[in-house]
Amino acid sequence: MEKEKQQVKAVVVAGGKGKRMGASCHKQYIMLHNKPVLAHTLQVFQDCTEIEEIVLVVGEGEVEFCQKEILDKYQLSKVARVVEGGKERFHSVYNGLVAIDNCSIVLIHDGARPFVKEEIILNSIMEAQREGAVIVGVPVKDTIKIINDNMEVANTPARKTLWAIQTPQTFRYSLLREAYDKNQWDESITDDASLMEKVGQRVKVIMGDYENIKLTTPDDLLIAEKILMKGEEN
Ligand SMILES: Nc1ccn([C@@H]2O[C@H](COP(=O)(O)OP(=O)(O)OP(=O)(O)O)[C@@H](O)[C@H]2O)c(=O)n1
Ligand SMILES: C[C@](O)(CO)[C@H](O)COP(=O)(O)O
Repeated sequence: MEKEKQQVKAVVVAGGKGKRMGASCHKQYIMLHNKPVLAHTLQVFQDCTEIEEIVLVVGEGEVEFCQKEILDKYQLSKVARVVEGGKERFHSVYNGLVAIDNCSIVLIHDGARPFVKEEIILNSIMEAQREGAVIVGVPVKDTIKIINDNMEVANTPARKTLWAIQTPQTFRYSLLREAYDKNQWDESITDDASLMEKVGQRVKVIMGDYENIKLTTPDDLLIAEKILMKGEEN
């Protein structure tokens, strides 16, 4: 018997202010090769056949602007709803989650990560169907130290246990919604997996991609240019 096709939706969060980038506009609207960062990000999800629908979360008062300047202009027809975010990332994710009517698997992705590859999205969906909660990451290359308030080394965790975590973070919708509904949000929750960990849910990590960077500070824009140029040469 043919396996029933699971409904897979994505929440792309782009409701941040990009303070560390310090640009004249929010970083998700910076132009990279004549196209806003957010349009690059959404295009990957638009092109992925497994993604049925996208909910886009934007900053306060940005819904109309995004509809016109991003969705209409770049024909991103899979974006079914655009909602406003909140003060912290987890508020924005929650607003996106409640805007989804029904689905089995949901991917949460940062609008500021435009270089996510389709292969990573597909692997995440496959693993989330099996495991329930799956995040992508890469092994850290540097030695990481825990530093105290006096800028002295407190300790050095074993590098082989340390991974830099990215998005997408992919979950059975019911599990993630349950975790968010428990309302255990505080400033330690910098990603969706932390919330799942807090409510005792096992989270699986799979290999991400070193190019799937989050545009955070101005030096990331130089790296972004290089990645785009490499893509054009291939
Ligand atoms: N209240 C917030 C904060 C962040 N984000 C989104 O979450 C992603 C990752 O957050 P981050 O890189 O920290 O973005 P900003 O909050 O915009 O950056 P900064 O902390 O430098 O202000 C980004 O796509 C950002 O737009 C969001 O939707 N709502
Ligand atoms: C979700 C995330 O992108 C995973 O690396 C990251 O935790 C977001 O953190 P930030 O504090 O919003 O930069």
